[in-house]
Amino acid sequence: MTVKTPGTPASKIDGTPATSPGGHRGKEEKIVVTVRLRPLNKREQLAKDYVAWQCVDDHIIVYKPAPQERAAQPVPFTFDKVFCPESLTETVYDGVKSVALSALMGINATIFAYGQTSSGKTYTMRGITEKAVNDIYMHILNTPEREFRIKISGLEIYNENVRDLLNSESGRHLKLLDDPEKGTVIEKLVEETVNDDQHLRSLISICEAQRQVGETALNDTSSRSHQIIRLTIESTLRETADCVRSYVASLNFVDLAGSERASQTNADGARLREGCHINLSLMTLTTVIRKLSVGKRSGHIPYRDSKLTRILQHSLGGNARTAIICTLSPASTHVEQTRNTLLFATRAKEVTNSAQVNVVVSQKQLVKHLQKEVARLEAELRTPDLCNEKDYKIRQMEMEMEELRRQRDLAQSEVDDLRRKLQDEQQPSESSCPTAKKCLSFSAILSPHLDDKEPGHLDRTRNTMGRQTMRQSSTAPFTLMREIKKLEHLQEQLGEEANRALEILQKEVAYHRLGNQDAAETIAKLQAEIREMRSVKLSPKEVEVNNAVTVNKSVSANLKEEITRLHSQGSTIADLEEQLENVQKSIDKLVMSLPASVEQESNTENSPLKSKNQSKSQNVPPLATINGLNRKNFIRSPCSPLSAAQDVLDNDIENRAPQFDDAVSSATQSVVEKETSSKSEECGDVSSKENTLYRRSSSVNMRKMQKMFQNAAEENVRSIKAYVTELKERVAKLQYQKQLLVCQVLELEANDAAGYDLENDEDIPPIQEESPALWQAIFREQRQQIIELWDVCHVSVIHRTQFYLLFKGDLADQIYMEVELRRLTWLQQRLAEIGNASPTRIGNEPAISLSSSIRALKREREFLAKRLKRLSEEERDALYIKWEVPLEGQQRRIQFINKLWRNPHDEKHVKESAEIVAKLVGLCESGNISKEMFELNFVLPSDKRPWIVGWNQISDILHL
Ligand SMILES: Nc1ncnc2c1ncn2[C@@H]1O[C@H](COP(=O)(O)OP(=O)(O)OP(=O)(O)O)[C@@H](O)[C@H]1O
Repeated sequence: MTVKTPGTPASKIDGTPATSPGGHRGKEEKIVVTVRLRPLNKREQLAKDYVAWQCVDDHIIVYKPAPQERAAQPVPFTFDKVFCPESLTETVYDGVKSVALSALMGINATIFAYGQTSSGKTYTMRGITEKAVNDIYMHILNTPEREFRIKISGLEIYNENVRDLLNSESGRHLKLLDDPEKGTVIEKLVEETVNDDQHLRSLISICEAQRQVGETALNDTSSRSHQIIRLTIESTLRETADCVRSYVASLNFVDLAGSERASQTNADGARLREGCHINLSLMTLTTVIRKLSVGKRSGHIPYRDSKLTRILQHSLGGNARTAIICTLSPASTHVEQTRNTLLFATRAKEVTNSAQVNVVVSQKQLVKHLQKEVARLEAELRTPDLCNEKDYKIRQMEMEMEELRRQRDLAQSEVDDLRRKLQDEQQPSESSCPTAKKCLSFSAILSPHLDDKEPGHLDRTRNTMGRQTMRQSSTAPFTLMREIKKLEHLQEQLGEEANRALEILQKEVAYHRLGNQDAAETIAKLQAEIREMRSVKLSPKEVEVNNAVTVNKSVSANLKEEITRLHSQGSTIADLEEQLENVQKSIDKLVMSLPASVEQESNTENSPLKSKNQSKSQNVPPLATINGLNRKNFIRSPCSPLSAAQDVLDNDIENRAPQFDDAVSSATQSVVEKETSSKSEECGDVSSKENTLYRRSSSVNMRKMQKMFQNAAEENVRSIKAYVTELKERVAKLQYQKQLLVCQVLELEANDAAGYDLENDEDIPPIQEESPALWQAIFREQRQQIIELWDVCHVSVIHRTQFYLLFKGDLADQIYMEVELRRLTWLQQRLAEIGNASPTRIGNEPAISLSSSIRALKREREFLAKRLKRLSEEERDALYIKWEVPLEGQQRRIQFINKLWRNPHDEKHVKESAEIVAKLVGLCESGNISKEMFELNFVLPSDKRPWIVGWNQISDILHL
């Protein structure tokens, strides 16, 4: 299955076109951030620790200084929800429930727990997962109209390696792949289909049991890895024509490993190495959150710097709803860590996600659906009942035509008779005319269906007619002529009408015969096209995946090969386009033929007040109109002088006597119209007036059949149209990707020609001249990153001080900042790779490892502590007070020095630390600090050596 919106969970692709309704932009929403303060644990109680935080209300938490502390008014932290130590996990779940259940509606959702080690992340996430599972199954139970499919996968990131928690036997480390549509995909991650809630719970337990856990000084069962349990929830409406569309979304439960200080966890060996990896990836997470919190214009977001942020990319500022539960230890010994967690939470509040409903169109289901439709239509065509019914209909129409012909001939002969009689009358002996007069008078009034109805009325009418005839017999031949002319005219009209009706009926018959044939042909063609589409359906996917892989390769040889491959692909894409064009034509044909009748029908039906003449002027009236013509009227009383007008009357006047007088006629008509309209109003039936104009055919089945056929065809056309549009989009995308690749190759060739080797240099962005204002923003951003990296990599605090005081945002500092950032990024990665393993020397450069860096930093702090003697006692005491070092305590100097450069997120703290260190090592006085000492040692990255900047000079200054 494929979903257009990125970040959907499925790791398998079945080459399906997909859509996402309502455009491509999702709903913007801030991350939901809640904090949970746990109670003091046994260890903390035994150590007589005290609670240093207070939940002021449901939203605010504040530091509660110890009575003896002389601290300024503490700053309150505000969040979506704050849970006090007494809060139950159920209550905590209520704060994130809506986010979790979004996954049932096709919206990706992520809930993660962040916090210091032993602060209660695992405790909280277990409860949250359990409660979400309950709610999910409750929802499924209450939504019988939808069919749900749930899959689960579990992974952990341990020492920056991804492990499958549902298939841990293999001991494999899973690779992360980049999918152009779905973003980061975990290769070969097992996804189990869930049978029911019990099954789901047992699979979650397996994941938890497989997770890396170890004992530290702070937590007997400390989670040493980040765990992600992912549920993929897909749902489809059970009984609907639209069954090919489903919602699909992932719900991630993320239990992060806790940030920790080696000094507090007493970690060494494997634990220290784990802690290092944990801190590094959490550091990247913090950077990502910080950058996202600044807003969209904060530039590059380093998702790729850790596997955790890569996997969670869409939950951080992307297509997902996200909730973070920050867990806190209340103990005073962890105040700094807790404050850091609160700072993280504060930044996270500012991150905006843009979640949207993921709608999936399954290609398999679509083809199945189309096949079913085709089969249904074929069956309909084959059904003898329906065919018989059609034949019967056709026979009936032919009989009607026959009858009309007879009526027309009759009318014609009457006209001839009249002509003849008229000629006779015009002859001198008028006495021989009574027969003609009599005949004339009766020809006008004799209507077969009036014979046995309403005798009284009929007699009256005959008397009137008799009187009129008497009058006529005494009138001049001139009057008679006029009467005959009038009759002739009416007969002519009737003849025309009859001819038109014949024509219509003929067309209808032809239409029926042809219509079936046409539909059958189209269906056959569609079937063939579906078959063809199925045979080529994998092509686009293959092309896309290959392209994606190729894009990632930067080796020129591969790209050159790619050009050749692309040329061959050109024909595949062209073939696909041709296929689509063919399908489009078929659809157009169907649209032209079938829905046209519907349209005409609706036009007619929607215009009940259309005049009769208007409806007559249509060349081929719709089937319904043909059936609805007041056929009875002109069949039964072809000779009636009112026949032309009478077909606007409904059944109520069908059996009344024909009227001769114009005034009487129009009066009758208006009465009838009145009756009809009032009747319509009474019934509240909007279409009842149209019934008077175009009486519906008695053939209900015929209409039903037409309707069925049209509905089925329309439905087919709609599905296929959507499918074709999707395919077209994909083809366009392929073309675009192809162009991109070609550009890449051209660029590469140009570089080759210029003699550059960009192979190892692919992620070095060009250093550009920035505008001063922009540079200031970038500078601040980069400096913050550098400060955080110094902390993570345990860089010398003297180096930090020098660098911090030297580079204050001159345009000329640009290159130094860039180099320092690169050097530290390299160092961070290097430390993550080697961890605490024995360092290896590279050339003449000093060996680097995490433990050696920590040791070096420790020595440096001891050196600085000694240097404190250079200050007067008053100066020292003032510093101790300011930095909250007990005046009477032992080892005050080292305690004080250990507080410097500890909080990379606090700008004031960083500035003051730098000033103190500078003072202690005499950087300011001697003026022996220059930018040049940070000599830029550019080494080709391919040498794989660190970019050593300024380290030797520090040792020189300090004579270490
Ligand atoms: N809200 C709470 N109420 C009661 N006990 C709690 C609470 N939160 C945590 N605990 C207890 O504290 C201990 C540590 O919790 P937990 O293992 O969940 O911490 P953690 O943050 O996951 O730690 P780590 O990062 O080291 O894995 C556990 O024994 C747990 O039962």
